[in-house]
Amino acid sequence: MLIGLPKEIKNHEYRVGLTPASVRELSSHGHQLLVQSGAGAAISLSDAQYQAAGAKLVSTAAEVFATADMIVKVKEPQPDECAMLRPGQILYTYLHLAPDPEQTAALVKSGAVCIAYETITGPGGGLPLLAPMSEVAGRMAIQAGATHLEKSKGGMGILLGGVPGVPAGHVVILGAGVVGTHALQMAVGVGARVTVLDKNVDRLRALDLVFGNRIHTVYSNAQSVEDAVLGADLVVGGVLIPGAAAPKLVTRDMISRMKPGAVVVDVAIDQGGCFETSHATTHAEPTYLVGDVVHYCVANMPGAVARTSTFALNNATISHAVALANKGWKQALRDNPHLKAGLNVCDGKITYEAVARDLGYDYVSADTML
Ligand SMILES: NC(=O)C1=CN([C@@H]2O[C@H](COP(=O)(O)OP(=O)(O)OC[C@H]3O[C@@H](n4cnc5c(N)ncnc54)[C@H](O)[C@@H]3O)[C@@H](O)[C@H]2O)C=CC1
Ligand SMILES: CC(=O)C(=O)O
Ligand SMILES: [Mg+2]
Repeated sequence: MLIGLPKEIKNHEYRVGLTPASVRELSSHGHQLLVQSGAGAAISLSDAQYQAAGAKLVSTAAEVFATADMIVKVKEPQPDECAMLRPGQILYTYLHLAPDPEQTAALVKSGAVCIAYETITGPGGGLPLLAPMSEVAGRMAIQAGATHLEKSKGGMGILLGGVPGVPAGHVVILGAGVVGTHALQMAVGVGARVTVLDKNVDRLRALDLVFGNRIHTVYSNAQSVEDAVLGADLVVGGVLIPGAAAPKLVTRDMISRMKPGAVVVDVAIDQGGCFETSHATTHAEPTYLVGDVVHYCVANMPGAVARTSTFALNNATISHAVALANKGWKQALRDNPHLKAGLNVCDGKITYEAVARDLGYDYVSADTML
């Protein structure tokens, strides 16, 4: 198979879909790799390393899209990239379609076979191709939140860990999944007071076992979310219903009653966000104010630590890339129900139920495409 690797073009996105080691792995299975020159340059993965791993270099994304049987990326295709997709071509990347009707329409129109990293499931449960980026973004959420609590960034001017004689800041984490757990580790690490909410009591039990009385676990409902948010200095949003638009747990009214200078970090923004007041921002302009509350809603947080993130992502994506290339997409999906769960759009149809429901399309099961 001819596999194409374009350079990412989203704002401040420096990750790359395949490392030279991943290119070498695919080459060793007899596949040809077409890499856009400079794809990994921003994180010191040179063209020479890609060539040594077996890739042929081309200078433009257009050349990659025009000939490759499978495109491997990181972020959802931008409008210029959607326009270059062809019927039957495999697109293997994050998509986050439920909050994104324009991208969805473009992928439907393309006729391509679009496999979303974020809905591929794992034999042990969970979402193993989302998990590494959720680990990164969860950890970064506390870093970003702490920075934006500084006065010069619009925050109330507190140090999350406090100092002897002055209380620590209060971090509230919505969702005790991968983002929530990694945010919690960092928040506990800097000495903040931490409250974590989830609807899944087993997730709260797991955190309670590890962190004991250093954290407060709370069952999530409208009342407990409101109580926690109104007392918070920093709120991290990390809830997810796989594939679906994020539930709006924090209303505009709650935001208007938060402490002035409080910060919200809506990690769930790639699925539309869990604060009613959220809209996606970029690393170039990461925050905006709603009243006196700083909103940080960057939809590609791991792009800021692109080298760490690229290696973590490739560890999770390469085995399915090899299966897709070796077997072709139909056989690879027939053989693996977890990979099949990644099929979101195929031959002009929406094949992921939550996406179809949230965006008002007819749902066609992935099985009918095989
Ligand atoms: N902005 C960015 O750069 C990034 C965003 N993300 C996003 O972060 C979000 C979270 O991802 P993960 O932690 O991997 O998901 P996860 O599935 O591990 O955890 C989500 C948690 O939310 C909980 N939840 C669902 N409804 C809830 C409710 N009403 N109240 C409280 N908890 C609720 C679930 O029970 C689950 O424990 C996703 O939207 C993901 O795409 C992930 C990585 C990077
Ligand atoms: C998951 C996601 O949105 C990201 O890594 O950018
Ligand atoms: Mg998007």
